[in-house]
Amino acid sequence: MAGPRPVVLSGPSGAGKSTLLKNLLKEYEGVFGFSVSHTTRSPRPGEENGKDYHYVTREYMQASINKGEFIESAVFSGNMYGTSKASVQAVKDKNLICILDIDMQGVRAVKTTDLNPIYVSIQPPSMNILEKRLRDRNTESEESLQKRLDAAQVDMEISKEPGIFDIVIVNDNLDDAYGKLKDALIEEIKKVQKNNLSS
Ligand SMILES: Nc1ncnc2c1ncn2[C@@H]1O[C@H](COP(=O)(O)OP(=O)(O)OP(=O)(O)O)[C@@H](O)[C@H]1O
Ligand SMILES: Nc1nc2c(ncn2[C@@H]2O[C@H](COP(=O)(O)O)[C@@H](O)[C@H]2O)c(=O)[nH]1
Repeated sequence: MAGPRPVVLSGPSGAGKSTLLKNLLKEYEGVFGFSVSHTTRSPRPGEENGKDYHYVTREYMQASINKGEFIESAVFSGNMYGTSKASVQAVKDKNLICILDIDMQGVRAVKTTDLNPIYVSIQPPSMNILEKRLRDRNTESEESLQKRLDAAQVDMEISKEPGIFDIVIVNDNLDDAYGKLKDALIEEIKKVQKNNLSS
Protein backbone atom coordinates (compact mmCIF):
# COMPACT_ATOMS: atom_id res chain seq x y z
CA MET A 1 0.00 0.00 0.00
CA ALA A 2 1.07 3.60 -0.47
CA GLY A 3 2.17 4.78 2.94
CA PRO A 4 -0.21 6.78 5.13
CA ARG A 5 -0.13 10.55 4.93
CA PRO A 6 2.01 12.23 7.60
CA VAL A 7 0.44 14.74 10.00
CA VAL A 8 1.86 18.16 10.76
CA LEU A 9 0.86 19.57 14.15
CA SER A 10 1.65 23.23 14.46
CA GLY A 11 0.52 26.15 16.60
CA PRO A 12 1.89 28.41 19.33
CA SER A 13 4.26 27.08 21.96
CA GLY A 14 2.06 26.04 24.89
CA ALA A 15 -1.09 25.46 22.81
CA GLY A 16 -1.01 21.75 23.65
CA LYS A 17 0.56 20.01 20.63
CA SER A 18 2.79 17.66 22.65
CA THR A 19 -0.05 16.82 25.03
CA LEU A 20 -2.34 15.90 22.14
CA LEU A 21 0.25 13.96 20.18
CA LYS A 22 1.29 11.99 23.25
CA ASN A 23 -2.38 10.99 23.65
CA LEU A 24 -2.44 9.79 20.02
CA LEU A 25 0.77 7.80 20.40
CA LYS A 26 -0.58 6.17 23.57
CA GLU A 27 -4.08 5.36 22.33
CA TYR A 28 -2.97 4.27 18.85
CA GLU A 29 0.18 2.26 19.43
CA GLY A 30 1.31 0.79 16.12
CA VAL A 31 -0.52 3.48 14.15
CA PHE A 32 1.40 6.71 14.77
CA GLY A 33 5.13 7.37 14.97
CA PHE A 34 6.75 10.61 16.09
CA SER A 35 9.30 12.34 13.89
CA VAL A 36 12.01 13.11 16.45
CA SER A 37 13.36 16.55 15.63
CA HIS A 38 16.83 17.89 16.28
CA THR A 39 17.26 20.92 18.51
CA THR A 40 20.03 23.01 20.01
CA ARG A 41 17.98 23.80 23.12
CA SER A 42 18.76 22.00 26.38
CA PRO A 43 16.60 19.07 27.46
CA ARG A 44 13.87 19.83 30.00
CA PRO A 45 13.56 17.65 33.09
CA GLY A 46 12.02 14.35 32.03
CA GLU A 47 12.87 14.73 28.34
CA GLU A 48 14.95 11.97 26.73
CA ASN A 49 17.54 12.28 24.00
CA GLY A 50 16.36 10.37 20.93
CA LYS A 51 12.75 10.25 22.15
CA ASP A 52 11.64 13.86 22.61
CA TYR A 53 14.44 15.40 20.52
CA HIS A 54 17.93 14.73 19.32
CA TYR A 55 19.82 17.33 21.39
CA VAL A 56 22.76 18.61 19.38
CA THR A 57 25.17 21.54 19.22
CA ARG A 58 24.72 24.40 16.80
CA GLU A 59 27.88 23.34 14.99
CA TYR A 60 26.60 19.78 14.49
CA MET A 61 23.15 20.98 13.41
CA GLN A 62 24.49 23.55 10.94
CA ALA A 63 26.90 21.01 9.44
CA SER A 64 24.06 18.49 9.04
CA ILE A 65 21.85 21.13 7.40
CA ASN A 66 24.70 22.04 5.06
CA LYS A 67 25.02 18.36 4.10
CA GLY A 68 21.32 18.36 3.06
CA GLU A 69 20.20 16.02 5.83
CA PHE A 70 17.15 18.10 6.84
CA ILE A 71 13.70 18.45 5.29
CA GLU A 72 13.31 21.77 7.08
CA SER A 73 14.89 23.76 9.87
CA ALA A 74 14.12 26.96 11.73
CA VAL A 75 15.29 29.21 14.52
CA PHE A 76 12.64 29.51 17.22
CA SER A 77 13.02 31.44 20.46
CA GLY A 78 16.80 31.59 19.96
CA ASN A 79 17.32 27.87 19.31
CA MET A 80 17.62 25.80 16.15
CA TYR A 81 15.05 23.10 15.39
CA GLY A 82 14.76 20.81 12.40
CA THR A 83 13.23 17.70 10.88
CA SER A 84 15.82 15.33 9.48
CA LYS A 85 15.07 13.20 6.45
CA ALA A 86 16.16 10.18 8.52
CA SER A 87 13.62 10.87 11.30
CA VAL A 88 10.70 10.93 8.88
CA GLN A 89 12.02 7.94 6.93
CA ALA A 90 12.36 5.88 10.13
CA VAL A 91 8.61 6.30 10.79
CA LYS A 92 7.63 5.78 7.15
CA ASP A 93 9.66 2.54 7.02
CA LYS A 94 7.35 1.14 9.69
CA ASN A 95 4.26 2.19 7.68
CA LEU A 96 3.12 4.40 10.54
CA ILE A 97 1.49 7.81 10.34
CA CYS A 98 4.41 10.17 10.87
CA ILE A 99 3.62 13.10 13.20
CA LEU A 100 5.70 16.25 12.86
CA ASP A 101 5.45 18.85 15.65
CA ILE A 102 6.85 21.95 13.96
CA ASP A 103 6.50 25.72 14.04
CA MET A 104 5.04 27.97 11.33
CA GLN A 105 8.39 28.37 9.54
CA GLY A 106 8.52 24.57 9.32
CA VAL A 107 4.98 24.45 7.95
CA ARG A 108 5.90 26.84 5.16
CA ALA A 109 9.03 24.84 4.34
CA VAL A 110 7.20 21.49 4.33
CA LYS A 111 4.70 22.97 1.87
CA THR A 112 7.52 23.18 -0.69
CA THR A 113 8.26 19.43 -0.37
CA ASP A 114 6.47 16.31 -1.60
CA LEU A 115 5.61 15.12 1.93
CA ASN A 116 1.88 15.83 1.43
CA PRO A 117 0.85 15.83 5.11
CA ILE A 118 -2.45 16.70 6.73
CA TYR A 119 -1.86 20.15 8.25
CA VAL A 120 -3.38 20.66 11.70
CA SER A 121 -3.12 23.88 13.69
CA ILE A 122 -3.60 23.65 17.45
CA GLN A 123 -4.60 27.03 18.86
CA PRO A 124 -5.08 28.24 22.45
CA PRO A 125 -8.45 29.77 23.44
CA SER A 126 -6.75 33.15 24.11
CA MET A 127 -3.36 34.77 24.64
CA ASN A 128 -4.07 35.04 28.39
CA ILE A 129 -4.75 31.33 28.69
CA LEU A 130 -1.68 30.53 26.58
CA GLU A 131 0.50 32.65 28.85
CA LYS A 132 -0.91 30.95 31.94
CA ARG A 133 -0.27 27.49 30.47
CA LEU A 134 3.29 28.37 29.54
CA ARG A 135 3.99 29.91 32.96
CA ASP A 136 2.42 26.95 34.77
CA ARG A 137 4.51 24.52 32.66
CA ASN A 138 7.50 26.16 34.30
CA THR A 139 9.93 25.32 31.51
CA GLU A 140 10.87 28.77 30.21
CA SER A 141 12.97 31.67 31.39
CA GLU A 142 11.18 35.03 31.30
CA GLU A 143 13.11 35.89 28.11
CA SER A 144 12.17 32.63 26.39
CA LEU A 145 8.56 33.02 27.53
CA GLN A 146 8.30 36.50 26.01
CA LYS A 147 9.82 35.29 22.72
CA ARG A 148 7.31 32.44 22.62
CA LEU A 149 4.39 34.80 23.31
CA ASP A 150 5.58 37.16 20.55
CA ALA A 151 5.77 34.25 18.12
CA ALA A 152 2.33 33.09 19.29
CA GLN A 153 0.71 36.42 18.32
CA VAL A 154 1.99 36.00 14.77
CA ASP A 155 1.08 32.30 14.67
CA MET A 156 -2.50 32.97 15.81
CA GLU A 157 -2.96 35.53 13.03
CA ILE A 158 -1.44 33.33 10.30
CA SER A 159 -3.52 30.33 11.31
CA LYS A 160 -6.65 32.31 10.35
CA GLU A 161 -5.43 32.65 6.74
CA PRO A 162 -7.35 30.28 4.48
CA GLY A 163 -5.48 27.47 2.76
CA ILE A 164 -2.60 26.96 5.19
CA PHE A 165 -4.18 24.39 7.50
CA ASP A 166 -6.65 21.62 6.74
CA ILE A 167 -8.10 22.07 10.21
CA VAL A 168 -7.68 24.52 13.06
CA ILE A 169 -8.49 23.11 16.50
CA VAL A 170 -8.93 25.38 19.51
CA ASN A 171 -7.59 23.48 22.51
CA ASP A 172 -9.84 24.77 25.29
CA ASN A 173 -11.19 21.57 26.84
CA LEU A 174 -8.53 18.90 26.25
CA ASP A 175 -10.95 16.01 25.69
CA ASP A 176 -12.94 18.00 23.12
CA ALA A 177 -9.77 19.05 21.28
CA TYR A 178 -8.48 15.47 21.27
CA GLY A 179 -11.82 14.24 19.90
CA LYS A 180 -11.63 16.77 17.06
CA LEU A 181 -8.06 15.75 16.28
CA LYS A 182 -9.03 12.07 16.08
CA ASP A 183 -11.99 12.93 13.85
CA ALA A 184 -9.68 14.81 11.48
CA LEU A 185 -7.31 11.85 11.22
CA ILE A 186 -9.78 8.96 11.30
CA GLU A 187 -9.45 8.00 7.62
CA GLU A 188 -5.66 7.63 7.87
CA ILE A 189 -5.98 5.83 11.22
CA LYS A 190 -8.40 3.29 9.71
CA LYS A 191 -6.09 2.67 6.73
CA VAL A 192 -3.18 1.82 9.01
CA GLN A 193 -5.33 -0.32 11.31
CA LYS A 194 -6.63 -2.25 8.30
CA ASN A 195 -3.11 -2.74 6.98
CA ASN A 196 -1.93 -3.92 10.42
CA LEU A 197 -4.70 -6.54 10.50
CA SER A 198 -3.86 -7.91 7.05
CA SER A 199 -0.07 -8.06 7.56
N1 LIG B 1 -6.75 21.81 27.21
C1 LIG B 1 -5.86 22.11 28.15
N2 LIG B 1 -6.24 22.68 29.29
C2 LIG B 1 -5.34 23.00 30.25
N3 LIG B 1 -3.99 22.80 30.15
C3 LIG B 1 -3.56 22.25 29.02
C4 LIG B 1 -4.44 21.87 27.96
N4 LIG B 1 -3.71 21.34 26.97
C5 LIG B 1 -2.43 21.37 27.37
N5 LIG B 1 -2.32 21.90 28.61
C6 LIG B 1 -1.11 22.16 29.39
O1 LIG B 1 -0.50 23.31 28.81
C7 LIG B 1 0.92 23.18 28.82
C8 LIG B 1 1.44 23.33 27.39
O2 LIG B 1 1.06 22.15 26.66
P1 LIG B 1 2.10 21.44 25.68
O3 LIG B 1 3.43 21.31 26.34
O4 LIG B 1 1.46 20.21 25.20
O5 LIG B 1 2.17 22.55 24.53
P2 LIG B 1 2.96 22.55 23.17
O6 LIG B 1 2.09 23.17 22.17
O7 LIG B 1 3.47 21.18 22.87
O8 LIG B 1 4.18 23.50 23.51
P3 LIG B 1 5.63 23.59 22.81
O9 LIG B 1 5.41 23.98 21.41
O10 LIG B 1 6.34 24.61 23.62
O11 LIG B 1 6.27 22.23 22.92
C9 LIG B 1 1.26 21.84 29.45
O12 LIG B 1 1.59 22.05 30.81
C10 LIG B 1 -0.05 21.06 29.32
O13 LIG B 1 -0.21 20.12 30.36
N1 LIG C 1 10.38 24.12 12.30
C1 LIG C 1 10.47 23.25 13.32
N2 LIG C 1 9.90 23.54 14.50
C2 LIG C 1 10.01 22.63 15.47
C3 LIG C 1 10.67 21.40 15.30
N3 LIG C 1 10.60 20.71 16.47
C4 LIG C 1 9.90 21.48 17.31
N4 LIG C 1 9.54 22.62 16.72
C5 LIG C 1 8.75 23.74 17.28
O1 LIG C 1 9.56 24.47 18.14
C6 LIG C 1 8.74 25.14 19.08
C7 LIG C 1 9.32 25.05 20.46
O2 LIG C 1 9.42 23.71 20.89
P1 LIG C 1 9.87 23.39 22.40
O3 LIG C 1 9.92 21.89 22.46
O4 LIG C 1 11.17 24.05 22.63
O5 LIG C 1 8.81 23.97 23.29
C8 LIG C 1 7.35 24.48 18.98
O6 LIG C 1 6.51 25.41 18.30
C9 LIG C 1 7.58 23.29 18.12
O7 LIG C 1 6.46 22.99 17.31
C10 LIG C 1 11.25 21.13 14.03
O8 LIG C 1 11.85 20.08 13.78
N5 LIG C 1 11.12 22.08 13.09
